[in-house]
Amino acid sequence: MFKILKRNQISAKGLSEFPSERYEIASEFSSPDAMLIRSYQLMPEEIAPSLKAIARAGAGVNNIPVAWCTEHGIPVFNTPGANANAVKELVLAALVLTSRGILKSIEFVKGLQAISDQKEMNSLVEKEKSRFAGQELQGKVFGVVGLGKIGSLVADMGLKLGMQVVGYDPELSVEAAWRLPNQIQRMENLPTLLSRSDYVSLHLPMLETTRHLINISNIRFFKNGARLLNFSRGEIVETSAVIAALNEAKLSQYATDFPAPDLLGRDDMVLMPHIGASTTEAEDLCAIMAVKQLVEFLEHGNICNSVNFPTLSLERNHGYRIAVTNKNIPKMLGKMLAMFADRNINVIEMLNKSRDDIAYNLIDIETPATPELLDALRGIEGVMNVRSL
Ligand SMILES: NC(=O)c1ccc[n+]([C@@H]2O[C@H](COP(=O)([O-])OP(=O)(O)OC[C@H]3O[C@@H](n4cnc5c(N)ncnc54)[C@H](O)[C@@H]3O)[C@@H](O)[C@H]2O)c1
Ligand SMILES: O=C(O)[C@H](O)COP(=O)(O)O
Repeated sequence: MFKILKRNQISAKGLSEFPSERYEIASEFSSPDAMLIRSYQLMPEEIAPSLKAIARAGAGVNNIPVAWCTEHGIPVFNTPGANANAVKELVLAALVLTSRGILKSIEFVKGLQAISDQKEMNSLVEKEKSRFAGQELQGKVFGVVGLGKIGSLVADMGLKLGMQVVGYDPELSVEAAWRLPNQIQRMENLPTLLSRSDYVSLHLPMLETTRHLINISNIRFFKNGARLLNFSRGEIVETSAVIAALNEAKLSQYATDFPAPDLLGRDDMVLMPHIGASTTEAEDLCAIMAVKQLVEFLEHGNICNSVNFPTLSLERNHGYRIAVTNKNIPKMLGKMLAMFADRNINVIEMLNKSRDDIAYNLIDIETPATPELLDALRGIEGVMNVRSL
């Protein structure tokens, strides 16, 4: 039985994708085979030596010690795009909430409970409504920073709302570029995007290079009265810079899914408790994708949507499979193949792929792998782990 250690609330629909005859799922295991998590802050010291993989049912992996996992030969998976629509729809809400006095107007109406006369209520409503007036999205410039799975949907939504969309993504993949509508104008740098936009929405991962991407030095590039939306990660925006910009009316509103103590209690903030991916559809989709990827890896060694391992898939036709992870250094393949040759073992098919410091191999052989062969492979310097599947 494979033991899956679960953290966070994971959709039951997703968990049901684990074949129940071969998988046990629990929130405590002494020797788990894999972990399935969402935003749980995972520390290296919690990772058991038995762990073979970690799947994040979601996009952001900044809660996982990915570099540590790579050093220890553990692939980390995520589920690109599975919650993108959910975030896009919440960004739509934030665009509207930062444009119109909706939240304050709802509070105002809630405060009218003492009035029982309809005429009196009508007259008060008509007298006060001008306090909650706002602006429309149509015709405004919408700057989208990060044009991946979420940013591309958000940018497309902006176009459909009649906005003029500008985008900035210095790391844009070719595949992501193909998905973008051609009406999106690409900006050469962040200051240009900030200076052109009435609304700016951030859709990029939290990395050391993106921490405080919006900071005290570049916040001056925003248009006066612009709105900033952050549904990526709190650390991407320097809180003190946003507060200063709001105080000086440089920014008129800040909407974020990542509240911080300093942000509370202001009318120019729309704060939400990290609910971007909290829809039934996104939770199901993320969990289903994460579980399928784990099953493929645990049972067949195939890798899809890993953030630190190469993508690799070998059809399972016949023979016996061995999966080997090794350091990406010279002569490894030769040393491994010599182990098979020395034992007269026929290799039917094999795939080898590397990514940065890691190389990963799937080797299908004609006869069952003996414990002696597996130990010999493990004994090669630079081999990180060996599994017989
Ligand atoms: N609020 C939520 O609940 C919620 C839900 C899902 C994702 N997220 C956050 O959104 C992020 C993006 O998710 P995604 O699915 O679109 O990921 P993605 O990987 O598909 O897209 C991220 C994009 O950011 C770009 N990028 C990287 N560095 C950049 C930089 N310095 N400037 C501009 N662009 C840069 C990348 O090239 C990529 O195109 C996640 O990493 C996560 O932190 C939040
Ligand atoms: O990166 C993500 O996918 C989101 O931040 C969602 O996080 P959650 O799974 O904890 O809701």
